Amino acid sequence: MAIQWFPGHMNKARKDVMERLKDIDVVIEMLDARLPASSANPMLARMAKGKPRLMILNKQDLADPAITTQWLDWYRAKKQTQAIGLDAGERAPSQKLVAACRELAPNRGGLDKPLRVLICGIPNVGKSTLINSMSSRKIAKTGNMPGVTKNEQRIILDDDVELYDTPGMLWPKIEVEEGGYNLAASGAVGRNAMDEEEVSLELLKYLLQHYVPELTARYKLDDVDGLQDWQVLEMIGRKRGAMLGGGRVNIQKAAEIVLTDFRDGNTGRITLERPQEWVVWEKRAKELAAQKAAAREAMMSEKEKRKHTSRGPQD
Ligand SMILES: Nc1nc2c(ncn2[C@@H]2O[C@H](COP(=O)(O)OP(=O)(O)OP(=O)(O)O)[C@@H](O)[C@H]2O)c(=O)[nH]1
Repeated sequence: MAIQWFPGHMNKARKDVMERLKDIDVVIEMLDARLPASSANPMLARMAKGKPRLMILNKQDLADPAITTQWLDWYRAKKQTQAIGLDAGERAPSQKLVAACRELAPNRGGLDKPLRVLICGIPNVGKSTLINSMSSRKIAKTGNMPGVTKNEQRIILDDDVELYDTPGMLWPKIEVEEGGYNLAASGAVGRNAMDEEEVSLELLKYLLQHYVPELTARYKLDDVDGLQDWQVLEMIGRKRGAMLGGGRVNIQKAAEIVLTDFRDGNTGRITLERPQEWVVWEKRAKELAAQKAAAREAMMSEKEKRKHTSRGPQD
């Protein structure tokens, strides 16, 4: 079963963001460096069309540095978008942000026309942490700028650079199955929308493909060559003493261990998607969606035909 997670209020969030975008010079989209593609929001890309965009690959301290470099290059080359890696807790993230934003909108700034930056990102990606780590700077409640709710934050990053928090929440529509699992593994999906055992098995499958040394080191496993994800999950359960009566492994507990370790960075610096992989997954998801749509259409026209035949000729 693929992950389905699409909380409500999306239309309101979309309208709020559209309104806010009118006064914005640069749009920052904050992504999770461990899953840059699935933590992105294609709707935001469409809404912010024409505006300079900066992608922040956050939580880079948890991600595989070599793959973060691949993603940064990919964004710059393929999407022609400025991209930087960041750890939201680092001491002076605003310097990096301001420099990147100024580069993107060189004609803005100055006392009479501040450079206005909007920061967006899915829940749990690290927006609050970033904003808090910049809070030694002046944080002001927004004034009466059109489209800006009074209780939303405006952060003065520099004399003439203002950062605005997203109004509402934008959530990506999960179209790529692997992306859904990656969002779930990262902890961005509500617990009741996922099956932890299934998500941990998908995670282990990926680790077996790309991160065997990290996996074996973390759980002191001797050899996982040729093993399936579920066999490794059982081994982990045994190693960690997650047992039920009768010598059976408590799979739910083992799954939780695997997920928590990944989320906390205990398994190592791991990234769950690579640019080239994502292109393949996305293509397959589109083909699958097209096949489903065609099958649905065929079924509908078959139904129509039957309805028509059962009514008999009209005259
Ligand atoms: N290791 C690491 N953890 C981070 C980083 N940024 C944020 N976190 C952690 O990620 C979790 C979520 O961060 P938040 O700042 O609350 O995320 P948010 O985007 O504001 O989440 P919402 O309030 O749900 O929208 C927290 O436990 C943070 O400590 C980072 O760069 N590195």
